[in-house]
Amino acid sequence: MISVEEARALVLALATPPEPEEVAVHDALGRALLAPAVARLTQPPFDASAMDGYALRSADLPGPLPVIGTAAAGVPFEGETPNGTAIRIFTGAAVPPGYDRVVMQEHVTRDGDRITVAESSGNLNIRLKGNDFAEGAEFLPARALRSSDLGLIAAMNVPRITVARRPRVVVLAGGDELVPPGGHPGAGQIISSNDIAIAALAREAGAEAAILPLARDTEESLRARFAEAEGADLIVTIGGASVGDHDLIAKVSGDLGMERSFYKLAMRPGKPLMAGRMGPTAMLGLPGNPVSAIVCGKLFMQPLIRAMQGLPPGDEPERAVLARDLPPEGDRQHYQRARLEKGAGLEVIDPFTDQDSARQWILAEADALLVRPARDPARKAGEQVNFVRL
Ligand SMILES: Nc1nc2c(c(=O)[nH]1)N[C@H]1C(S)=C(S)[C@@H](COP(=O)(O)OP(=O)(O)OC[C@H]3O[C@@H](n4cnc5c(N)ncnc54)[C@H](O)[C@@H]3O)O[C@H]1N2
Ligand code: MOO
Repeated sequence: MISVEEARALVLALATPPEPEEVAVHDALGRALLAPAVARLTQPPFDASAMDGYALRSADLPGPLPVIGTAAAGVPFEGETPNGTAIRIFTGAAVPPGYDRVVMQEHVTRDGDRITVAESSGNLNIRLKGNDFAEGAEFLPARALRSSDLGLIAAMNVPRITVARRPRVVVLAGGDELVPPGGHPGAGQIISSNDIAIAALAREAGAEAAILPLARDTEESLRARFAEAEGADLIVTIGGASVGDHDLIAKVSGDLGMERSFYKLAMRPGKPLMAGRMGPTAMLGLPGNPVSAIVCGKLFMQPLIRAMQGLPPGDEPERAVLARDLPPEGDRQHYQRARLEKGAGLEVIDPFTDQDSARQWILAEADALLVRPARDPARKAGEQVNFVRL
């Protein structure tokens, strides 16, 4: 069986180059910029007051000084600014040439049209022209766009940007035991939940995700569903990946011409994961156990979806301190559901004692996946370990 690292490289190799599309900046949250946003103006476009108060010359402190006019945001003062004068000014207003300081109104006493400065700090309270960014500045972060990025791009006076088209992901879950949420499970049946979680993980990574109707445990049913997925960038199957008589995904995808990158890896949970390509469509076959499917979705599907948008794969491991002693690990890299707590320095990580890959409630209570390499020796409380944040 190949290692998690080898499998991850093979999965990332399935990514085709991102395709550009133009969108309005207000629709670009979470999208991947493909071409830099180029500032169409300098910000601030003029020296701007950072406070409500009075603009004046430092050399004229402390006054008294006559107040010869007013500047408000959007309404500049157009007159002359002789030595020994001040103007009333408000936050965001242009500071007229000549004045080099704004004194907060709280530090000024005013008597009619004259002010005297009672106290002036070292702060000039002027935002110099261009101190945020200059016209022509290029913004191209190597991550999905955050809300603050949208504000920045808008401030650059760039209304439309070029982002990666959202990868189209189709989620195909199946099994005779499954009925959709809200349904009425018969004898031996359960609710299908993995498709919901996997589609949500796909969307979280920037994809457009569709869930196909549940397939039955027959080759015909699976073939029909695969046909419905045509045109997708990525098809993600769930379940039927193992060795049981009803585990048909490997057989059916193989019959349909899937070029397999790998099938099975030294990972727990997630051993029966498969990956490959069916013509232009990448394929991931996730195991059916809910925690296995979700862990594989996070560790393999999300990085693949990000790579399809030209983004870094993400989920770099972090370090934490073990809360308890752990026995030696088996021959698969183990991703243990764990809780994180504040520590003196690094966070403290405490894995749950029950790591059954069907227990979704424990996954919901987990903050992290503690990463135990294959054949890791026994570990003592206080040792440092790797984890992936959930
Ligand atoms: N003889 C062996 N048996 C199993 C092995 C093995 O190596 N030898 N591996 C085990 C491991 S590890 C895993 S993981 C599972 C993976 O099995 P499949 O991918 O074939 O998944 P299924 O058998 O279809 O389902 C497993 C389990 O998950 C439930 N399930 C499936 N789909 C959904 C869904 N959409 N929503 C909620 N729950 C779902 C299903 O009912 C089963 O309980 O195989 C082990 N067996
Ligand atoms: O690997 Mo299975 O994925 O252990 O539950």
